[in-house]
Amino acid sequence: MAPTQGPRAPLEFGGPLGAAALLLLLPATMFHLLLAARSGPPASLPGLEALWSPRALLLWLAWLGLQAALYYCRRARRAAPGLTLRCGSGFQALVLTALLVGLGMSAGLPLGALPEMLLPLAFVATLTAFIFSLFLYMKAQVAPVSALAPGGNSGNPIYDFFLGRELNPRICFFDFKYFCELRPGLIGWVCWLLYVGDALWHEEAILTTMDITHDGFGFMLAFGDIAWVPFTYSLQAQFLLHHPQPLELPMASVICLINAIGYYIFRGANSQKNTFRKNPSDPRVAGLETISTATGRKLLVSGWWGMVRHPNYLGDLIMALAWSLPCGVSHLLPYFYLLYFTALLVHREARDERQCLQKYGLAWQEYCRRVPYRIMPYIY
Ligand SMILES: NC(=O)C1=CN([C@@H]2O[C@H](COP(=O)(O)OP(=O)(O)OC[C@H]3O[C@@H](n4cnc5c(N)ncnc54)[C@H](OP(=O)(O)O)[C@@H]3O)[C@@H](O)[C@H]2O)C=CC1
Ligand SMILES: CC(C)CCC[C@@H](C)[C@H]1CC=C2C3=C(CC[C@@]21C)[C@@]1(C)CC[C@H](O)C[C@@H]1CC3
Repeated sequence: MAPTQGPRAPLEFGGPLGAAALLLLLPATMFHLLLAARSGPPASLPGLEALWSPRALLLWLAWLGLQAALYYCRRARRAAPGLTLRCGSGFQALVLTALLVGLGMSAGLPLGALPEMLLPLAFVATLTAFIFSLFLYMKAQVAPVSALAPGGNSGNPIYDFFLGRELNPRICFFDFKYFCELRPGLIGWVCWLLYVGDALWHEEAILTTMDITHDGFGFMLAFGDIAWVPFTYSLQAQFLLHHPQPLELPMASVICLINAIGYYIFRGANSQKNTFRKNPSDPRVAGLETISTATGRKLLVSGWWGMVRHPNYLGDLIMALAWSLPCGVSHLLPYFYLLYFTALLVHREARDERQCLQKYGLAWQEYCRRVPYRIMPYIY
């Protein structure tokens, strides 16, 4: 039995009170947005008959089963130093899923009914997230202390349930966090194909994110991955389904250009850092200026990472704007993603800065002095 307290870190997300509020607020916000996208702000709470559907449950379980099977099969892959993941690649899973869905449709699978099932699907996804997080919480009771995350082991059950106690919970070689972060939710959010395809093509980059290396796996990520991402990140597409908007070619071209600029910055910055972290002598990054740190790792201070301290966030936000613009400017709802994402990235950037200051100390301070802006040059 693991002790209730593992490695300690300062409380985040407003501590136990904040975690309790988010446990209720996140699902409530998701259902509010789903209802508002189809017929405006809901006047009352939906009844159980609108939320519960055995067909939606079956469809959801089939989806999870398919993604788990695609993840489970195939070869052992050396994914990062010291970490071996046995799974089919995420991009292969995306392509196979598309083929299977296409085959299903030509065999008469009524996929046109899917938009009508969004509410009950979101409901079973939320139930799954709660039950799964409970399982993860219990599993952490018997995990060794070395397997616990620094963040989610305060001893307060609500806070720890929300943040997650175990860092990378696995059964045999099935890694729950890695699976959830990239497969059922992300592939379910395929309306932004370029972004989802890009994440799955570069899936190994996920292994160095704070979600995998620092945060435990609890309700926040379980709900975020399997419910929040597919059902709220697709809000613009849901909005357009119920409120079609005219889009002339010149405006469509401007939007495509904004998206292309965002993607260029996002991919350029992420690839530059990933290449540098894998092999600093790679000719594509060898000429960039760096700062040495006491850990032996270096920090880039020129190229994308010399422009602002989070150029990848800037590109991501520009793309988020491009995804909302096709919905016009008559409603605020399609801009929810842009607003939420700005708040998420500002908060995430602050968390990352704290962790980097801890890791790199004086070298990080020097980096902040040389590159004073965080996300947006001359503004923030
Ligand atoms: N759509 C969504 O909901 C979300 C999307 N994202 C996207 O995912 C991607 C990954 O984001 P995220 O994991 O937050 O963070 P980053 O990819 O920005 O990684 C931050 C880490 O990079 C390293 N680093 C920072 N500065 C430098 C530098 N100058 N030189 C070299 N290494 C540096 C540090 O780690 P170390 O030194 O240990 O390598 C730091 O901890 C981003 O593109 C982001 O926009 C993220 C969250 C949500
Ligand atoms: C519900 C809460 C408010 C917060 C939940 C956060 C999660 C939805 C996100 C945390 C980090 C994420 C990342 C991605 C998707 C969203 C979550 C899971 C990506 C996989 C998106 C594609 C990028 O290329 C990589 C991202 C890594 C982090």
